[in-house]
Amino acid sequence: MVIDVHNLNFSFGSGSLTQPVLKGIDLAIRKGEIVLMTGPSGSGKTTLLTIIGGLRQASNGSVVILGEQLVNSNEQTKVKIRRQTGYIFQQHNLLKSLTALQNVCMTLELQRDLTESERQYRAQQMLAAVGLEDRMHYFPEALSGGQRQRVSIARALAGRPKIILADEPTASLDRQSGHDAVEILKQLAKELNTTILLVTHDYRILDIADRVVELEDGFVKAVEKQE
Ligand SMILES: Nc1ncnc2c1ncn2[C@@H]1O[C@H](COP(=O)(O)OP(=O)(O)OP(=O)(O)O)[C@@H](O)[C@H]1O
Repeated sequence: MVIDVHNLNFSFGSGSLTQPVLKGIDLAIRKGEIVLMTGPSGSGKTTLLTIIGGLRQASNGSVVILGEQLVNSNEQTKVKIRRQTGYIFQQHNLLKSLTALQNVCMTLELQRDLTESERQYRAQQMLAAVGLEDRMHYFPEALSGGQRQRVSIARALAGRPKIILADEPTASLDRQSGHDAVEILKQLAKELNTTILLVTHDYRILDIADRVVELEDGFVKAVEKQE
């Protein structure tokens, strides 16, 4: 298992203000699997995603990611997981002052084993793979919403992460651009054998999933197998 969560409880606040958000979550995801997580607003989806991505500390239950226990882990362990994870958010979070190519190259700077020209080449390849060969030198402002989200997909995958965590990646896109963006994400992830956990309210993209998990009020309510 790439992601193995067992009996995870998580609360915000303390004392009389304690608000339990995750209540005994069990979730196991295999290598290369694409899992979509849905559920009502406030059900804890983003909280779970940030714990799995090593962005939030959990102190209860078990969260084993790529063989590392994140519950009560030290910063070093969380950094190790973050380095092997690509993140895609609802807003693309691209830097305005950098071109598409520079935005993708920037994330590769963490990979010290690559030379500058290898980084450039890798970033160009990823942008071509998401269909943006002719937009590499454009600044984010000159791109459409769908194109920007494709840049952020290229950026998330360029470092060849083992896991992609995506939080509502199609929320700001129209139906067609949203579907196109996740379809590209799916194809590239399958080629690279990357595991994807994607939070969405967008029922139009459920068809890209190997499996759909539904969270309700802090519980995993249903696990639906796709054909
Ligand atoms: N930093 C925080 N401090 C306190 N409470 C928080 C914090 N972040 C989230 N919460 C609360 O935790 C609950 C779960 O939030 P979370 O963002 O995980 O839900 P979600 O399922 O992702 O919702 P949405 O679909 O609206 O994004 C909500 O009730 C929210 O108010």
